[in-house]
Amino acid sequence: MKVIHEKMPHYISVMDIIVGKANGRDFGINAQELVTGRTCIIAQSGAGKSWTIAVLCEQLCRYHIGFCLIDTEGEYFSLKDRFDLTWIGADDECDYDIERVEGLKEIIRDSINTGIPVIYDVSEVEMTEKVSRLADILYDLATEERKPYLMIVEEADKFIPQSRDSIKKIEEISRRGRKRGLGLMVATQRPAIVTKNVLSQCNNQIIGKLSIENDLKAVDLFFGSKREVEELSSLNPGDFYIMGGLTREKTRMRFGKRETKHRGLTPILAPRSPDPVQNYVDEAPEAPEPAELQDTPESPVETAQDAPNNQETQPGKGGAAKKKPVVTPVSSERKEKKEEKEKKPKPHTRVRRKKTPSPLEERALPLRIERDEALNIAGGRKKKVLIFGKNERLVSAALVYWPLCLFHVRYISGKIRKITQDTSFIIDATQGRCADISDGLRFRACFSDYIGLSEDAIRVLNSFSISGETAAEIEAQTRLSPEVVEDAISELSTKKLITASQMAGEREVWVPLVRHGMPRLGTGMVRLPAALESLDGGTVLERMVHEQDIRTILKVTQPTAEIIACQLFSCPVYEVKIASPAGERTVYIDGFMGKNVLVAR
Ligand SMILES: Nc1ncnc2c1ncn2[C@@H]1O[C@H](COP(=O)(O)OP(=O)(O)OP(=O)(O)O)[C@@H](O)[C@H]1O
Repeated sequence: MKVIHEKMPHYISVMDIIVGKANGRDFGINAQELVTGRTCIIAQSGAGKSWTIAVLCEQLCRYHIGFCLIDTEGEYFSLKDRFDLTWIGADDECDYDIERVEGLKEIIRDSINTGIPVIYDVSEVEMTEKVSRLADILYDLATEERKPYLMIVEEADKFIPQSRDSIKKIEEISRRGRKRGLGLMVATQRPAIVTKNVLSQCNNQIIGKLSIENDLKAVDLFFGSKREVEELSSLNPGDFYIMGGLTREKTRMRFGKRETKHRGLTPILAPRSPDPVQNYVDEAPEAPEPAELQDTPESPVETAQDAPNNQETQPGKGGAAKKKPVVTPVSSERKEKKEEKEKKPKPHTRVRRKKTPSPLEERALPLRIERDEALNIAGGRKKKVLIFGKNERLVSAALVYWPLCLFHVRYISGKIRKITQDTSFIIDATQGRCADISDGLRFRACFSDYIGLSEDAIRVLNSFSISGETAAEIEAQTRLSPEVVEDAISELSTKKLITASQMAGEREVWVPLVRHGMPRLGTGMVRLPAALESLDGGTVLERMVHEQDIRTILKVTQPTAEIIACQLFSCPVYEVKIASPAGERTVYIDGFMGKNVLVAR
């Protein structure tokens, strides 16, 4: 990395420091503005904030420009491998023990006067109290010393949230530090929950990849067009827009290489063998055509699919007439078999909750949305937390974990030239719907109707045309025996997936009540949008769909498919219950992306 105008330590004039590349050329930012201005670095987790801060700090170290970095993850001490700096923290190797350090004010004063930076590592201590003390000291010293110095706050949402808990002295530094030579740089992955008192003071912005809608809204004031804001969600790690006084014009750029080791690396999963029982099965599908999306799913607890004996709860399903299903008589032997089958627990009944998830379910997409924010989204408002519609009031807002399963499938396609193809898809493990998590949790009808059916019933259901079939026609199409078809019809009509609509001569015509076609296999691959984390409180909805259910469906519909992996995980969701004189409604807010959970009808 090069510097355009090298000057005496501590003397900062119009000096650009090169921090990366833009359009293939070196890109420099104004050092004066960086040190004494107010800068926000905003990007979602993994988008390169720590890397960016480290690159900037390395440059400041090289020019002996003083700063104090509040390190919340203990990831910046590697700067010490290359530069002279003071490390205050809880580690044995720290220069000062953060719990016992005496004369902190003098240590910081020394840093201001010598330009030797301080890493203030709060990763292992009660952070707020320590940061609050440091902010007081920095502000006092700025008033006394009046020299250029930069305060850097990682994870600013922890210290200056949009609530009463915000550390007021940091807000004051953002308003009044500049005149005293004290600059402020705040980094956050959640701009929507950082106090506007500080964000609005930031005259310099470094903004990278963001995908939560509220966060995109929080930064749209910095951009001239909606298109640019939308582009943020497609940026790569390390790519940022730089704006404000740091640069002559808004520039999309990429931060350069680090001189010291990056400690904020995501631990890499070591190669390991899969669990043959839980994790691997044989066979798989693509979702049916996307349908219109509706806000908020039926409650996972109360949908008609979960309550197969309550037809009223699923009005107009399949658009077919709501006729009472006619159950054809069955022979006594088969009747016994059927009764036995019905005694078995139904795989697809009401969704229960469990406190203790299995170890495989203990991984979830990170919870990035706080409860208050979820309530704002549920209410469709920005500020008023507990106001929803007219005469509505909040009953409860609980965090639940929605179990999902990522299936990875290999299958043979092509009629003439056989080609092996891979695909993957996510299934809602409470109901068997297809799930998409790339832009907020969304569901669409998929396997739900087929979960828990026998192979024969699936084969029969799959053979139906919309106009309906008689039993004889089904026998001809499926080549199943009359008894098997009779059983399958009985099973399907009991589950209200078909109904007898009219007579064709002596015979009943059965019509399907399933609206969507059987899912087909696709070729797209789904990747999880973030590294999985441990559950953060909340209850896990019970998994009602198992690998075996999907395997049975695919055995009929995709005989060449093999499920090569099934990864269980869950998505944090806020279940917000709202009451009004008209009754109670439930809204689900995805705790990972901060969007209403949508269901295609
Ligand atoms: N400019 C860059 N050049 C090369 N790789 C980068 C760059 N920026 C980020 N990365 C890569 O992205 C990874 C994540 O970056 P980083 O740790 O800085 O993310 P983050 O935004 O701080 O995430 P979190 O908020 O979760 O701490 C790094 O480990 C690195 O591999």
